[in-house]
Amino acid sequence: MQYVQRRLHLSIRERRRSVARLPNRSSSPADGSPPCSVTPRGTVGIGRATLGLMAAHSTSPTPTVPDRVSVEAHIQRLRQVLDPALRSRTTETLLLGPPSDHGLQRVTTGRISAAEVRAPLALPGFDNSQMDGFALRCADVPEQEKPFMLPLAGVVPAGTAAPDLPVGECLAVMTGAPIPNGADVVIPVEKTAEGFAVLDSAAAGRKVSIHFTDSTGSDTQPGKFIRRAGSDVALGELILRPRDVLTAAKLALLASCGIAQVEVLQRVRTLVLATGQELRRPGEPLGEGQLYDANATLIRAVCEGFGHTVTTAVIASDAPAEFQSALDTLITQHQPQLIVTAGGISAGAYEVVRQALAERGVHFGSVAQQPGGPQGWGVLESETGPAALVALPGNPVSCAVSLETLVRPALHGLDPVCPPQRRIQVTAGEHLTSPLGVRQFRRVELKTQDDGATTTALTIGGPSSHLLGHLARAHALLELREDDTEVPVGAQREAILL
Ligand SMILES: Nc1nc2c(c(=O)[nH]1)N[C@H]1C(S)=C(S)[C@@H](COP(=O)(O)OP(=O)(O)OC[C@H]3O[C@@H](n4cnc5c(N)ncnc54)[C@H](O)[C@@H]3O)O[C@H]1N2
Ligand code: MOO
Repeated sequence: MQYVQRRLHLSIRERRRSVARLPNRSSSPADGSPPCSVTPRGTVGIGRATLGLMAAHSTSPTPTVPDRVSVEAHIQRLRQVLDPALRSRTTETLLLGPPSDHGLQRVTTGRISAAEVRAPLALPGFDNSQMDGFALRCADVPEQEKPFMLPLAGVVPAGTAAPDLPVGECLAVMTGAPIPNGADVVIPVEKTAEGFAVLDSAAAGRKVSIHFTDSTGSDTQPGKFIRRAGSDVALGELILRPRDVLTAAKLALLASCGIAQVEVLQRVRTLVLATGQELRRPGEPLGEGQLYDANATLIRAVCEGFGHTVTTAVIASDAPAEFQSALDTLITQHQPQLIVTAGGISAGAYEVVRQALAERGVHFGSVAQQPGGPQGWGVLESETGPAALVALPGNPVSCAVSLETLVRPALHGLDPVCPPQRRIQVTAGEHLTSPLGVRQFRRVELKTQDDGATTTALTIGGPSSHLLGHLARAHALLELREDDTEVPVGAQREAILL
């Protein structure tokens, strides 16, 4: 995790002093010292970054909550910004076989195919036995003799070339061994009196016959227990399409066809930025008024579950210029297709993400859901291509809920690797209230009744979006609809499994 915190080292006493000096915002440095680059909350700032921050304050209207859009409408907005960014991914070649000298990485499940693949050989590649047994010609079985007997001409192990079957005789064949030329049926070893015990005698040069115990004639049907060449996959058949998710079975199929390399889409590269000058990284000392960053860890974990390669950074500054410069450096370094920020987007005086990105074409608005009302979305163009920007609210529960209710559905529609939301029907275990016009997601634990048919949802804590401890204990998010002002005990609702 990277950490950007250049403002830092302002003591609490200095902060208190500077709060008292607030009215002097536009004053110039009196001591001729170089301009300080970042303005912390509640301090007098001087210099370029400070002026930028003040300009943002003076030109932007007093923050108001604009009209809220529905959850579904916001998912569509996210798709519009995600689509060009995800499409800009290039492809890479990965290995199916043993590691090569070319330094190629081995392919893993969950990657997305980038090209069409046709079978370069048929599967099975040759007619072979489905059973350990004896191959023979149906026409050699005496019409009236049931059971019957045939002399043994030899043994065919797997991995050898198909021998010719002498007329009137049989050959022992192992599962997967090629069907001898002329044979048209395999009879399993269990259907013989001698079994494979006679193979040693045959190997020693003694003449051996096999007694087939079939008394009905059902064992000697042409083709029985023969796996025909091409019966699974025909030569030239389409075995992989672009955008197919590589499952274990698909990888095994490619390997079966002798394909050593596969062309896949790059993983989505995601840059996660936790913002707010109050943040410290876990493991660091905590000053007064500071708290440990939860969102970088949260978003990383969720986005890795989406199949992304994730880089995280904490930008512990509320100065837009500081944020811009850290963001641009990180974009150049990591070339992300997706940037997820957390915090700094609502109605405060120091909303660093909103102030820094509104002028770069990122939109900010409100979604009719709670937690997770404030949202930002846009595309940042750079030399490295388009990056979708998704700005999430800073409260950790708002952040987590937004990822489940907005980001996951938007990504799932565009990226087959991203797993969909998992929804189940539940019964409200208590009377609940919810604000009109807002879709509320409540943290719940689920109890399945002994009959297994009913799952009851019981809330853990209230709806406030700082209650991360409650979220960590929850099994699901209970969805209360926009018109759900009162939800009686026993009402049926949907819940999103966490
Ligand atoms: N006057 C209004 N105030 C607020 C409104 C509003 O509409 N009018 N919306 C509220 C809602 S709803 C939310 S959600 C938050 C979202 O605010 P921001 O996205 O600007 O987030 P911050 O102010 O930066 O932080 C909110 C809260 O979360 C803590 N935080 C932030 N980042 C982290 C992190 N990485 N790890 C742990 N905790 C974090 C931060 O310290 C704040 O306590 O705004 C409401 N206010
Ligand atoms: O919408 Mo905020 O995300 O409730 O707490």
